[in-house]
Amino acid sequence: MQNGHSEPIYDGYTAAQLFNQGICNTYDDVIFHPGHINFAANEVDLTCNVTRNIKLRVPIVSSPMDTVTETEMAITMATLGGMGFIHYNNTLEDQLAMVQRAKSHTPGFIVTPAVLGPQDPVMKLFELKNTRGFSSACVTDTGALGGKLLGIVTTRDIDFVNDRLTPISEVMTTDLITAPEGTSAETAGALLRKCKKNKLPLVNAAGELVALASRSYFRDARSFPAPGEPSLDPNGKLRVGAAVGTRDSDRDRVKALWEQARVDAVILDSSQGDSTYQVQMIKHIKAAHPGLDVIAGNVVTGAQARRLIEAGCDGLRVGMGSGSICTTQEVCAVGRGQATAVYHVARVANSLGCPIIADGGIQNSGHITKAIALGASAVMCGSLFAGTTEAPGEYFTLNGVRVKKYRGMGSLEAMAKGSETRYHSDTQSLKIAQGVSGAVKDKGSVRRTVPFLAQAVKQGFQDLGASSVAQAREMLYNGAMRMEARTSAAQAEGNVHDMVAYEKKPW
Ligand SMILES: NC(=O)C1=CN([C@@H]2O[C@H](COP(=O)(O)OP(=O)(O)OC[C@H]3O[C@@H](n4cnc5c(N)ncnc54)[C@H](O)[C@@H]3O)[C@@H](O)[C@H]2O)C=CC1
Ligand SMILES: O=c1[nH]c(=O)c2[nH+]cn([C@@H]3O[C@H](COP(=O)(O)O)[C@@H](O)[C@H]3O)c2[nH]1
Ligand SMILES: [K+]
Repeated sequence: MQNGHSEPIYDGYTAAQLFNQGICNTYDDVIFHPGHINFAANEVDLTCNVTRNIKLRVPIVSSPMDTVTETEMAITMATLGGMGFIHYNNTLEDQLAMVQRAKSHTPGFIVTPAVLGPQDPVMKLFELKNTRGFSSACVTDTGALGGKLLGIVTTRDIDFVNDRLTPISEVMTTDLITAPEGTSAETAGALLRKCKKNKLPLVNAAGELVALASRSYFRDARSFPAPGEPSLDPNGKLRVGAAVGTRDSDRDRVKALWEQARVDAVILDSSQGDSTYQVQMIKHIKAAHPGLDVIAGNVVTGAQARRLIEAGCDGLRVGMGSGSICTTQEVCAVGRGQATAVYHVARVANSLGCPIIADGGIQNSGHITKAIALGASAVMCGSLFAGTTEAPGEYFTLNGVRVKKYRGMGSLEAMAKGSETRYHSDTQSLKIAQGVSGAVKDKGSVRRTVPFLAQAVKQGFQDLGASSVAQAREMLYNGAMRMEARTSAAQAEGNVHDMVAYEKKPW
């Protein structure tokens, strides 16, 4: 860079200079210098490869945790152009069913319709209303999706029923308007508008309930930002990922997920991925199921990354102890500041053509911009998406605040559930927790969060002077991207200060 007197301007540091000073930094420690803007924020292209073979329009994925990603989160993330990874703190059958449900979903329909059986008492509908906010349910002979559709029951049908043990079959409506399987979401929306009903069940030739369109879904859609193009596989199905372990039994899991659900990618879920277990698992999967992408990790150093890339992984997850629920650094004395970890792992991985996912510690849009500007191809979020409508679990009230449970997968609570359902006889008797269990605030729907986050990241890229991830990458490695570490006073200055009262609303 030259000034008017053609003297070089030494302003700020390159990433290589900043991250090689014997100190590890995280996102808040680092601040970027603005670049030159010659494009609009909307023109920024965030498209990135989350693995060698999977491109995402929105480089944000949800974490494989049992309080973050099950069917509904996976479907919604893919619908928004990102992707969800379904956890494996469950049996093979449960996880497979979740991936299959997500894979067979058509955007625009209700993800988990409320379904009751004819013999269920009306009390069950009250329960559904209290726990999930549903005021109606489909009634099928099996009490589940896929059963023969018998009727619909709404709270209006039971308002004046005094005996809460009355079977649903006595009060449900059987005069139904339905649409055939395969009806598009657009047509279903138009039908709902025309017939003025609240629900439109889709049934197959055998009269079985296959999907449910809802007036409220289309009504709510108007209050959410446009979702944009979904993430689809080559067959037009939503992209879905899943986590697995590295035990022998996990080979059966991978086989089932690939052969019976065509899962798009598996994550080898571990706090310390640089192990012979992962190397062997990567080699096994790439040999047995060559079409399936494997994301290994977690890692925080270039040497760890290189070993797993040489074993054949298609993506890497970076972060050790950075998560909001993590206690690994405290308990095990290992880990790394997340900005430093992302920069160093990305440098090695990008030179070998392997994308990385910055996992853990993402608290806001600025952290996403920083992670991607430092070489990550996508970010993985747990806490940011826990407590949303799409996260598993019910809302409850804690000290007057509406919350949902959020817990680390290495917490005692999650491990207790995992060893029951995952490894039927876990021999490791002394369990050391590497995470905590607690609750987070109700955050509304990810249908709002994700589009706003993506827009904020585009704005950040515009300020950096990078109109695409590829351009940011070039600037990172040729030294044009300048940055500095912030003192704690500079960080305080960068936050809101000297206000008596204020409300921080990001959008
Ligand atoms: N990113 C992070 O900072 C952290 C994440 N976590 C999360 O907690 C969960 C549990 O993590 P980990 O305990 O690291 O899971 P893990 O399954 O990798 O490890 C559990 C134990 O099993 C051992 N092991 C794995 N495969 C084996 C095999 N084939 N034969 C014999 N022993 C084997 C491991 O060495 C380790 O001692 C994961 O969901 C992980 O993502 C936990 C701590 C930190
Ligand atoms: O040390 C840990 N103990 C745990 O029990 C645990 N559970 C999850 N993870 C990791 O944290 C990530 C989510 O982090 P955030 O909530 O900050 O998004 C996740 O994506 C994981 O990488 C854990 N780390
Ligand atoms: K932490």
